[in-house]
Amino acid sequence: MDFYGFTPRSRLFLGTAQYPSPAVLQKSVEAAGVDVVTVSLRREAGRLGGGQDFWALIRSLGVRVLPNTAGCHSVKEAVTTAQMAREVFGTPWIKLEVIGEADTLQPDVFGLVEAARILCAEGFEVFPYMTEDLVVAERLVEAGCRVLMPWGAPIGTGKGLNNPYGLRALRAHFPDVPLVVDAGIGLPSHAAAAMELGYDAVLLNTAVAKAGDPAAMAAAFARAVEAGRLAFEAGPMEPRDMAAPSTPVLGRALLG
Ligand SMILES: CC(=O)[C@@H](O)[C@H](O)COP(=O)(O)O
Repeated sequence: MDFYGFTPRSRLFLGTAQYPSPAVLQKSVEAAGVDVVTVSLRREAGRLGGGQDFWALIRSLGVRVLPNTAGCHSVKEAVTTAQMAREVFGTPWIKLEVIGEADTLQPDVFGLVEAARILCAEGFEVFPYMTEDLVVAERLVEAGCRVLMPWGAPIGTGKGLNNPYGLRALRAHFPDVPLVVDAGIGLPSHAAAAMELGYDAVLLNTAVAKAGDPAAMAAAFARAVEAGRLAFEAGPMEPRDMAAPSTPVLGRALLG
């Protein structure tokens, strides 16, 4: 599995927003053992001092940065933010979010495909935050995306995998495209479930940042992602409707 030529050791990608303090963010990244963190350029650029301390902290983590266009609601905004991110972080990677609806933060898939086409043509390596729609996925691949990131559930809800059927179909349809479940993960068991479906990685933020003990939760997620992957590779049994004794009885016990 590689993401535009980069093979991370950890299949967990972590967001960097909403932590109680920079120190807790740092401890969480270390506890998770992640190689990739995502950073919102718009959110951080708006902070006092242009977020310089924040950038310095992120750089000091020694991990690969996946800048994102969180908070962008139009193609123009997302493209401009991506161009700024490339300047700031010196990376062609961009997690592309074009939000289409305020209540669910659902991606505007039409704008997403348009923005992806523009950015891929400009040499960006695009990680599109999308719904699990197969047709949208096809269009994004045609646009030049070599990674797809369907949502598990709306951002920040912690609901887990809203549509396992759709996620399974996407996996089956794109066996060779790296797939990452992004957003809506609330518990380590949700992350494990995504990995058991054969997803290549999981990206999450709120579930760790808002946990009572973010660093401990980050460690729990790291283990769940590893366990889910291991289970997928081990080849899970097929579920069945009829009971089947797991300890077949040979002969009869002689009583009395
Ligand atoms: C940080 C980031 O990129 C989020 O937009 C992402 O989608 C994670 O969502 P959760 O906060 O629901 O994990």
